[in-house]
Amino acid sequence: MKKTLFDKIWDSHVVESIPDGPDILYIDKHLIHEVTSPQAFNELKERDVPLFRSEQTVATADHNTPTENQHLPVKDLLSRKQLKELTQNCEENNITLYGLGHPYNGIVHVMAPELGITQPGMTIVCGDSHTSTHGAFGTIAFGIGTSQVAQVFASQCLLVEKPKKLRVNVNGKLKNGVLPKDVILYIISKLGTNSGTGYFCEYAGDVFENMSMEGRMTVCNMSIEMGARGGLIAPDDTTFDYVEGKEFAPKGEEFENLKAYWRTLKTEEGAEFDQEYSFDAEDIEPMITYGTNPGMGIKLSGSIPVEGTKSDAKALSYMGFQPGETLLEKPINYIFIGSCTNSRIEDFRTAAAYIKGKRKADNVNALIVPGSRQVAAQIQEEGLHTIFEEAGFTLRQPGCSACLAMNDDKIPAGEYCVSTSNRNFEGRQGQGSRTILASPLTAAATAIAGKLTDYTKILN
Ligand SMILES: CC(C)[C@H](C(=O)O)[C@@H](O)C(=O)O
Ligand code: SF4
Repeated sequence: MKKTLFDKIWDSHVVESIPDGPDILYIDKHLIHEVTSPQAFNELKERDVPLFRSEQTVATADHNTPTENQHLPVKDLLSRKQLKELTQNCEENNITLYGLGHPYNGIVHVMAPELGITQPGMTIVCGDSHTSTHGAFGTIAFGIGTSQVAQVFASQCLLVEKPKKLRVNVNGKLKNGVLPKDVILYIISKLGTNSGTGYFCEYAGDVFENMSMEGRMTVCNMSIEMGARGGLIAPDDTTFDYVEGKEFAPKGEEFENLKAYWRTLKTEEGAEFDQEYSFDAEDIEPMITYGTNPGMGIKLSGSIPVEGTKSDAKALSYMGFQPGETLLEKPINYIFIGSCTNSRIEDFRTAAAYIKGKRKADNVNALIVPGSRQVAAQIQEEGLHTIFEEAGFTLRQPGCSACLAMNDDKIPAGEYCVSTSNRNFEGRQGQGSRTILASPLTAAATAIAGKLTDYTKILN
């Protein structure tokens, strides 16, 4: 039988198959953060089981970290306790931790790829749903629950059913001003938030082939928002060029040998998928969401669907929108460019290119939060900070920040925030906050105009 990219990686990691049951899957890399690791460490302690392979585990602090004064002790007591616990657990178990203040610190799905920890062909897990991000490198990467975190600690393996296979093809040429974020918001708006349930999704077609690694990460990041366990893209020269030379990437001959193997990680012609969808790049426009799940998306210049279910009505009432309403020209007081979806250097370059020489509207609070210390350093190196500062944007230190408001970066109740993150659930960015998901370009243009605006008209 012809194999898909997913089959190839999966099959090469199966330690044992239980007849008519799950597989025991070997895990190459286990990433951990402060939120979902404490109970798993406790479980190890309670059961007196040692951590099996600490060198395959990497830790960072990201969710509870403040984005100001990171050199000072963390003010919030609960956050401080959580970060301390992570530090202690890592020390006791010999795990490398890139904690707050470390030059490699950052959101787990931003720092691991940029350090070369994420490599094609790997299996990667983390107690975090957006682990799907790493699939951009041609890996099987997915989020796991806390008891599974303990399982991986103890055995470097996971007992898991092989998911079904889904392929989403997008071919053609994207219009000017349409970004990877628009592509994935478009796909989810067409397929819905349950379309991926039970599947692992391969993204194929020239749109993804022509995308940068940053763009591919944005797309794979949101696979979970259509319900898929994860998403992945076949590795190619773009992938290899990105990985080469990264701190923990293999070097020299080892890299060349691996590269030859990575080149074989492609879906074979004629391999079968359980489900397949195809879209035309030309149909995709800049996208925004209008509701309280990432599938409730429309084109920026479009209008909110008139026909809807009860939950649509509830979502619209939460958002303060009407069926049939167009959101162009809607005044917006907050924008957030950050999160593991869109906080990589390319995202800030795109935003800065648009913002340069302009100033944010007076009504807008514009928050820029890099995904990692390395991205933050690069922003300085490239002088993007000056562009942001001159335009009146606030540039902070790295972390998850207003993506889920586990720190002080909250959007006030009732306020709209055009946000580059991945979830627009009720209260996600602070109690009563109203999130409109969009690309960094849409967020930047909104900040300048003080309202949602069709920036494609002024792009050259
Ligand atoms: C805190 C963590 C468990 C959670 C996740 O798994 O996704 C968070 O990262 C999120 O984005 O909601
Ligand atoms: S940035 Fe947001 S989505 Fe990503 S890991 Fe952090 S909280 Fe989750």
